[in-house]
Amino acid sequence: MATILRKIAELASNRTPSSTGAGRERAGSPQSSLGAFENLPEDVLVQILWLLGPKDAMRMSLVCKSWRSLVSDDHLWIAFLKNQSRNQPWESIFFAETHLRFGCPIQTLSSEVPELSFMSIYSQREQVPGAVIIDGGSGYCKYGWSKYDCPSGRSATFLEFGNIESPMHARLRHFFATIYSRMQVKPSTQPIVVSIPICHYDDTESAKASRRQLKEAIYSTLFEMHVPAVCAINQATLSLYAARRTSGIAVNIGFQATSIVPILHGKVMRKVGVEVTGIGALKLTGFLRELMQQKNMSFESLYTVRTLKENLCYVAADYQAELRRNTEASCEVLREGSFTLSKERFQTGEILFQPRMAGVQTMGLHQAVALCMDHCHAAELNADDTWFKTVVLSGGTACLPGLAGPKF
Ligand SMILES: Nc1ncnc2c1ncn2[C@@H]1O[C@H](COP(=O)(O)OP(=O)(O)OP(=O)(O)O)[C@@H](O)[C@H]1O
Repeated sequence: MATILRKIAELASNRTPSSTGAGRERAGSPQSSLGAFENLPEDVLVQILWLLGPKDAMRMSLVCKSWRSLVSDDHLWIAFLKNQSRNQPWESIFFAETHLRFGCPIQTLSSEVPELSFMSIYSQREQVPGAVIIDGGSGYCKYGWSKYDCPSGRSATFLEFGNIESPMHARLRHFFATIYSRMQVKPSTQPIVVSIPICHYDDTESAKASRRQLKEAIYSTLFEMHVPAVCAINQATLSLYAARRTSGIAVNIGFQATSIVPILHGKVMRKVGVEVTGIGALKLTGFLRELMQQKNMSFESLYTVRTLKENLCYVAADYQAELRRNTEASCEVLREGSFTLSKERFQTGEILFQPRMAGVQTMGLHQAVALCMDHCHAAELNADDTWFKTVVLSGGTACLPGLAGPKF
């Protein structure tokens, strides 16, 4: 500390008052009580705080109003935040904050430039090293901790909780309570991120209203359970954030269907158009089952087929060339023994691009993404016409080797 101060004092004494702003009345501190530091220029004082680091800066803010006002400088905390999350672009931190809501009294942060105190954002992030994440998928739900790469468990989706007549609120409560109990965590101790499946593609008022209703129901249920902070966000936007982007095209290969969602600055561009193809994970499993049945292979259940899909299947870069190669490979399934697949290994994933192979009349994934890009280009939403050239794949099926790039 002494060395830092000596260096700073040397720096300050070499500056001319006009160039430094020294003696300028500091915002919010008409009667400054910075003592001996009063003679130092403001930018030098902020530099000292920066060198001291966030913990000491926070302590300094407790000294008096003048120090508090100086320490609250947003630029200082933006710099600390950037330093805290070195691998994360600043705009993704910023957008993540605009989706957060805090418990009682309920506050919504504006989606415009929010009036955030970056000092409080920093301390909230410090206090909470991780969050509970619930991916409310349409097939089944996955839950876990943000600090781990994989989910820690699965459950049915909230629609399957309660009976068909149960009100949404009751189902949600039962659903969240079950997950908290399985994770052995008290709701009041952890913030939560909930992903909502993109199930309404249109931009009609009624679709917007039902999306809003679901979000409100999630917030009120969780706040009633005393969860301190909630971020409920659609799957597509969340997958883009997870890839540390705020603009791009999110391709979510879901359970029943695949959605291609253009997102600009964290907002789904429904007006540009969300493309949907009728091929999802379930179709791939069903198609592999058919291929296996055609080969007279016997298996116990769809679970066996899914296991083979997850362990042996891939996407070929050149389908025709792959047909000429020897692609035989085997996999052991617990209690059922060994299974060998050959062409089926890449024919299964090929239905994403040639849905007709599975008897489905829909666009191929590549055509749907190209169409979405054409719409983004035509919409001229941004001076920078490269935003939609980032394509992020999500959903379990996106793990198929070769889908994101060459397999070998
Ligand atoms: N490594 C893998 N290779 C291929 N498929 C996989 C792999 N891992 C998981 N899957 C498949 O992903 C599917 C589940 O996908 P996901 O968990 O994304 O669905 P979901 O979240 O319920 O769907 P939705 O996005 O519609 O809500 C299953 O059919 C599973 O077999």
